[in-house]
Formats: sequence, structure tokens, C-alpha cells
Amino acid sequence: MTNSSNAAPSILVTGGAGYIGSHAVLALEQAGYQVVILDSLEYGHPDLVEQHLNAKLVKGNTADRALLDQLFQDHNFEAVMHFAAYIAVGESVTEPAKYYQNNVYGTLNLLQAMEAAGVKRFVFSSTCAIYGPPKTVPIPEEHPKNPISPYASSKLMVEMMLKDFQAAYGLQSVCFRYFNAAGADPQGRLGEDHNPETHLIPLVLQTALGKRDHISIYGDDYDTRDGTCIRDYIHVADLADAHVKGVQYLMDGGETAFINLGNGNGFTVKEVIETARKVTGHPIPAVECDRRPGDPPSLIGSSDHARKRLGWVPKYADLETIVSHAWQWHQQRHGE
Ligand SMILES: O=c1ccn([C@@H]2O[C@H](COP(=O)(O)OP(=O)(O)O[C@H]3O[C@H](CO)[C@H](O)[C@H](O)[C@H]3O)[C@@H](O)[C@H]2O)c(=O)[nH]1
Repeated sequence: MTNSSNAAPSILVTGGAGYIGSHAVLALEQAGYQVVILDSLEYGHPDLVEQHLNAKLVKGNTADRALLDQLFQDHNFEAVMHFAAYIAVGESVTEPAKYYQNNVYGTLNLLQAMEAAGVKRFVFSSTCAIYGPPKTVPIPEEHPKNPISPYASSKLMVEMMLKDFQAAYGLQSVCFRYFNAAGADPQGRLGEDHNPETHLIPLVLQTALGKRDHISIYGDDYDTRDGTCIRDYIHVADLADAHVKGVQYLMDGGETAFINLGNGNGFTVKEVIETARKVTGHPIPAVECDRRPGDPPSLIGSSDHARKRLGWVPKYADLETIVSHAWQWHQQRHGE
């Protein structure tokens, strides 16, 4: 770690009580950083922060400029890692204003507070959804951007702001475009706990636990190897590791970069369910249903940039390991 003083470098993590954010805080702390979490707690889990993280937790919103200014005054942050955002694609279609307010305006407010405080390093949670339906697979970072939901548009708008903030104010950012975040802390401390849950792997595991009758397969008539959608599932601990490398890259003088985070392997919905049957030993009834609107048939990322620029290599790349870690977490959090 590059640090001229003896104090551990301090990082502000927004959304650090959420799924990916909490894993990033854990990884930052293991790498020797001090963390302050800013989280509205609308979806975050303060119990997990209290039990497993050393970070100070501040309840609040990125729209609150006075709170942000106070935080920057009280702490000498080396960088900001920004996870706080609404993430439900379907909801973003029916309530776009909510998404532009929180994801775009909230981020602009945060960037302005950073500029006022002279903090010049920013790590941002972006998404592969900014590419829209892929023209080439695996998708490289240069792929055309064609977001098809307000959620995805909100993330692309922030990426565009970050380019402009680099040019005008010298803010250096790493924008990570995640493919499908999945899995849980290998030691079982943290994991995915959304309410409502819409993601495939947690829903499959809730079915294994008997909390749901069946898993719905959204579409079995896609042009894929078994007719169901293909996604690139990436372990949340590997995402967290990339974030630590992203901060280090900026502290070493790295300039703004847009970087995919995926394994470069795709699995169908049916393959995920089959893997979960093997891992859990439960039958997991599945019912084929209509397609879910807006789902592209196949999303697989090229992560060459992450490997070359950050030296990032995913540790938990096989689907069985990802599902096993998620299963360990779900049994302990939701099984009784
Ligand atoms: O009950 C379910 C839930 C999901 N699926 C299918 O499983 C695949 C994965 O779905 P997820 O909801 O787990 O993930 P998405 O690929 O839809 O979502 C990801 O991409 C989105 C943008 O496209 C957002 O970024 C989101 O946060 C991120 O997890 C999709 O083909 C979906 O149709 C089912 O068949 N049944």
C-alpha cells in the first residue's frame, strides 16, 4: 500500500452496508485501510456491519450535502468508493425519476462535495447493463453503449460525468462494469440479502431451503444451448478484490479507467439450477415461464483490461464454488 504517513489510509464507502459494498469494505479492511461507511440503510444491513466490519457506519444519503461536507471535514479520505444506488431494473422503468434522483443527482452531489474537499480518487459501481443487447460476445469495454432501462442509463450518465470531471477537475476514477455479482464471503460472514429478491441464485437457493415452491425459468426459447439465458456470474469476493486493486491503482497515480468485471464464462439458467441441485442435494422444482421483458439472451464479459491494468485474477471462477458459498450463507442467514 502506498502511504506517506504512518496512518492507515482512509476510504469513504457509500452503500457499504449493502451486498457488494460490504464485501468491498471487508477486503479494504483486510488490506489495511480504514473505512467510513455512508449508507441510507434503506436496503443495507447494519447488523452485518456491526458483527463483521470495523468500519464506522454513518446513516445518511448522498443527497445530503451538509452531511457530506461534514464527513469530508472530519476525515482525511484518500478516496471514495461509491456503491450506493437503486438497482432494480424493472422498478427503474416504472419509477425513472427515483433512479435519476438517487443514482445520478446523488452521485453529482457526492462528486461536488469531493471536489470542494480536494478528494481526487473515485471508484464507481457501474454495470454491464450500459452495453444493452450485445453485438459481440464476450463484450469488450469499447462495445457501443445502448442502455435499455433507466437504471442502466443512470449508470452511463455517471460514467459520462466522470469523463468530464477528469478533464475539468482532474478527478481520477475507476468505473467497474459488473457482470452478474453472485456468491458470498467464503467464510460465511457476509452475503446477498435483498428484499425483495429478484436475482436468480438467491431465489434458487430459497427454493432449496423450502422458502419457495419452485423457481421460475424466464424463457426457454432463446437462441442459446438449452434455450435459457446465459450470464457471466462473478464471485462477490473477486469483485471486492478488484475494488481494492482499483483504489491502489489510483493511489499509484492511475488515470480514469472503465473496466469490466466478469469471468468470461457464461452459464444458462438451467445450468445454474442444476449446479444448485448438486451443491444443495435438494431437488429444486423449476417451472418454465414466459420471458422476462428486457432480458438479453447472453451477457459475457471480457475482463482483459482488469487483468492487464490491475493484475486482477478471479479466484473463485467456477460456478460450483460460487453457488456453494452462496448456499453456506443462505443456510445460515435464512435456514432454520
Ligand atoms: O426467478 C428468476 C430470476 C432470474 N431468472 C433469469 O436468470 C438470469 C439472471 O437474472 P438476475 O435477475 O439474477 O440477473 P440479471 O442478469 O437480470 O441482472 C443483472 O444485470 C442487471 C442489468 O441487466 C442489473 O445490473 C442487476 O443488478 C444484475 O444482477 C436472467 O436470464 C433471468 O431471466 C430466472 O429465470 N428466474
